Amino acid sequence: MTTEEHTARAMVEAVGIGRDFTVAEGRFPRRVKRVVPAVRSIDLTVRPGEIVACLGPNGAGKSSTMKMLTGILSPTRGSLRVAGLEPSRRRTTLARRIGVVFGQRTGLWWDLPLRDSLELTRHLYRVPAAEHAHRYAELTELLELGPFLSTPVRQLSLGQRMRGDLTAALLHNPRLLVLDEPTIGLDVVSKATIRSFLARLNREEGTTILLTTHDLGDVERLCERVVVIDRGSVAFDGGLDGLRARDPGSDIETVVAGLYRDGAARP
Ligand SMILES: Nc1ncnc2c1ncn2[C@@H]1O[C@H](COP(=O)(O)OP(=O)(O)OP(=O)(O)O)[C@@H](O)[C@H]1O
Repeated sequence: MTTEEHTARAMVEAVGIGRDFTVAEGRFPRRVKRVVPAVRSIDLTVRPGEIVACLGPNGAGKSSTMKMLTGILSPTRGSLRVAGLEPSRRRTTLARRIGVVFGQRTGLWWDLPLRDSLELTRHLYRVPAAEHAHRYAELTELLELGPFLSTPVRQLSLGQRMRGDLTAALLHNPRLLVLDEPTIGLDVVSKATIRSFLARLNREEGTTILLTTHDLGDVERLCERVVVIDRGSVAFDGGLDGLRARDPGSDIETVVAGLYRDGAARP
């Protein structure tokens, strides 16, 4: 399938996806196994060019959902296609079509200078050298990584590392970027750099972005569409305006907190 053909379709098409985990409880010898639904049932369609933020309280199932979308976890139920592929069956091919960053972990090589880590990424994604040189120069400039290219990843600050991870995720020019908490732990300046970079990427290259966050600043500055996940199901899916309209007298934080509290407010 050509790039044009799969960008014409939805980037993400999830229908009723869910994931159960089997956990052992109690003390030996009375340990019993219990099936826990981390994600009950999620319907989500993301169209090319959208920026969608996924919010939800701790343990709601956001990361598990992102792991299903990127092929790290296979769904227990439901049907899922991402960039035209079934993620858990076509993980390697999917990796060449999407970029992924999990904010709590790095995809870079801890002991290598950032430059070498990015060079290794090029080999992993089989990006031709000339294409890589151009993209590498562009991304490292936009993300202000020049002074840190010789620094081992372990010595980078969280903000520098996050910018390095974003560069690694974008070197192969994916049409979809999946970010799990990309601004976690960052200071206001680093957050602003990353937000304006993502907005530009979406505006100028049309990259589709799906991100999870607890930071409503990410939502207000970047996204027109918000999906709230609560206890493994979608509690709200709509525009920022629709979210505000739920309680016009309150700020967005209060509206979102209300959704988490009663989990109720299903559309
Ligand atoms: N490997 C696992 N084994 C058992 N339970 C798990 C596993 N991974 C996640 N869970 C459980 O699934 C539920 C959803 O977790 P998940 O990490 O997807 O939530 P989240 O919305 O990303 O939370 P947070 O905002 O705190 O990162 C939680 O109750 C969690 O304990």
